[in-house]
Amino acid sequence: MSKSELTIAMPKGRIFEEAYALLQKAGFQLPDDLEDSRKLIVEVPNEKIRFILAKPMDVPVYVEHGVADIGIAGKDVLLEQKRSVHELLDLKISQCYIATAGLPNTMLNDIAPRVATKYPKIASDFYKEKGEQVEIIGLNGSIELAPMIGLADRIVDIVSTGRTLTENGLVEYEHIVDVTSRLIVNPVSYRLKSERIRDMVRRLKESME
Ligand SMILES: Nc1ncnc2c1ncn2[C@@H]1O[C@H](COP(=O)(O)OP(=O)(O)OP(=O)(O)O)[C@@H](O)[C@H]1O
Ligand SMILES: O=P(O)(O)OC[C@H]1O[C@H](OP(=O)(O)OP(=O)(O)O)[C@H](O)[C@@H]1O
Repeated sequence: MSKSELTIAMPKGRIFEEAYALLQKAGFQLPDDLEDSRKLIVEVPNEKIRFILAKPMDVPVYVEHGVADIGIAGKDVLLEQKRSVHELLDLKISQCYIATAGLPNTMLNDIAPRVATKYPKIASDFYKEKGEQVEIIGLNGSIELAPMIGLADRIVDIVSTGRTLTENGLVEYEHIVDVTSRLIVNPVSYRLKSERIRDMVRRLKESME
């Protein structure tokens, strides 16, 4: 029987290069020049693979709806969205963590504590767990600006090298959760294309050892 085509939702941006290299290392014959392209759908006929290139936050959406069989997404995105997808493998790439941070030697404001973040669910879960009532202010990027300019007492954001915090005079307060990229799958695809998907997981695991 000929193998079925697999549609893979890949995150554009910083994860892409590492994830793509991991697939190549696992033995998939993929073109080297993909990065220079502006194409959003890339067919690789010899491997029967079709890549769709999506915003990182949107990858689980494509997989949940089954228009992509599998996808690669940061754990941060998966925690924030709670989509109906299965996590198959920790790819251990794009390592970072989510933390709270703010100006040094400061506390949450007593009367109207505010927290800026692009992870409103993760942030509100964290403060709820601590029993602190805070107002969450949603931002889309440059989160570190918020405490510097008086918009919020704390941020909940990704830290990797810590450079963005340091260069903006901020300090980390609480470590919330470690983040790496994960291989996710649509549950129906996993049933219908189990052989192909299991084979991919096995090859990825072997190449990571
Ligand atoms: N500084 C970092 N170092 C390592 N991994 C990171 C870092 N920031 C984010 N990540 C991981 O990479 C994923 C994608 O981040 P990226 O910055 O490419 O996309 P984004 O935050 O959605 O930005 P944009 O809106 O510009 O596309 C995140 O979901 C997270 O898992
Ligand atoms: O600890 P570091 O190595 O400095 O990395 C952390 C920074 O990286 C991410 O920002 P990104 O570059 O994605 O920019 P944006 O969120 O402001 O768009 C994250 O939101 C932090 O700002």
